[in-house]
Amino acid sequence: FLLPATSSRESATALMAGKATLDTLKRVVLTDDVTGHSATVHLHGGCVTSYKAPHEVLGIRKDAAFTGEKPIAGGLQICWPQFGPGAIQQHGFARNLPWEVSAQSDSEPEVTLVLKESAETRKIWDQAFELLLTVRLEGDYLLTRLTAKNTGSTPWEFTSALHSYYSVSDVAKTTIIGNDLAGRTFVDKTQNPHVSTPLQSSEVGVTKFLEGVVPDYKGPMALHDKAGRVRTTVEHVRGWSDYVLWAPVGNDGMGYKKFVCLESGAVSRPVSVAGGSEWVGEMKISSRAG
Ligand SMILES: O=P(O)(O)OC[C@H]1O[C@H](O)[C@H](O)[C@@H](O)[C@@H]1O
Repeated sequence: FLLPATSSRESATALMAGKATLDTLKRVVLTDDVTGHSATVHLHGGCVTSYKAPHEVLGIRKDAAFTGEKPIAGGLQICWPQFGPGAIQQHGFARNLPWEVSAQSDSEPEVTLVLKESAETRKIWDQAFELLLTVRLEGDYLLTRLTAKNTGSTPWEFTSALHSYYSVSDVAKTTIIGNDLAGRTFVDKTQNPHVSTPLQSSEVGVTKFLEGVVPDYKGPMALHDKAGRVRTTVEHVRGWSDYVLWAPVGNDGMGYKKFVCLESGAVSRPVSVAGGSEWVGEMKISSRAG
């Protein structure tokens, strides 16, 4: 779980200022002096690569690269406008392009990044759009808001996920919990063709390669890292309709023992956005000892 080090001067300045700071490695650090929480958002892919509450909540894959040549494999990765597999590149282009800072508060630990249509995106997906990501430290949680704006006049469709990697001490001793998850449909994507089955329990263990979707379920869902004694809760506030579960158990190259993906998704059916309108997906994460 390596993150390029921020210089101590920059992080000290950010901490003292208690606000967003854009550093030389093209990332924004948010800090909250009251809670001691902080978050890092890389402009490459608009990826939230760290949320310290104050323990690190997010996971970074062992094979992640911070070179800008490929998507950062970890944190809250933005899959848009296609979760996939599908017509364009796996998980879409948003996670692999440089975003810009659109708005930054002087007094609040909040930042908004934007990705705008360009000749490059038009080549892949010929649509008019603006994608905004707001990240905010708010009390005991981290809030993210993804806004997909149709800046043209004809409707388009997308699928999306916040491909969220959460750090765990030991995947084998981690469970995924949803209050009323038992009986809900789970689309098991490890089977070919995919198999839809009702979940037997509200607590799902991660004992083997896991890949699937719980469609039309708002949660909240929690990850219970029993070895680390941490419980991380993900709540869908608006927009996100599904949860995607992914844990590549056995893949040492990715460092599978140390993360579980519990992804906020709009993947089970395409979302349609009319010309001039927008879709908003909001989710929040909290993490505490437990
Ligand atoms: O390695 P990536 O392209 O980031 O994808 C990692 C994984 O993401 C998901 O959650 C998909 O369901 C998987 O099929 C995919 O293998």
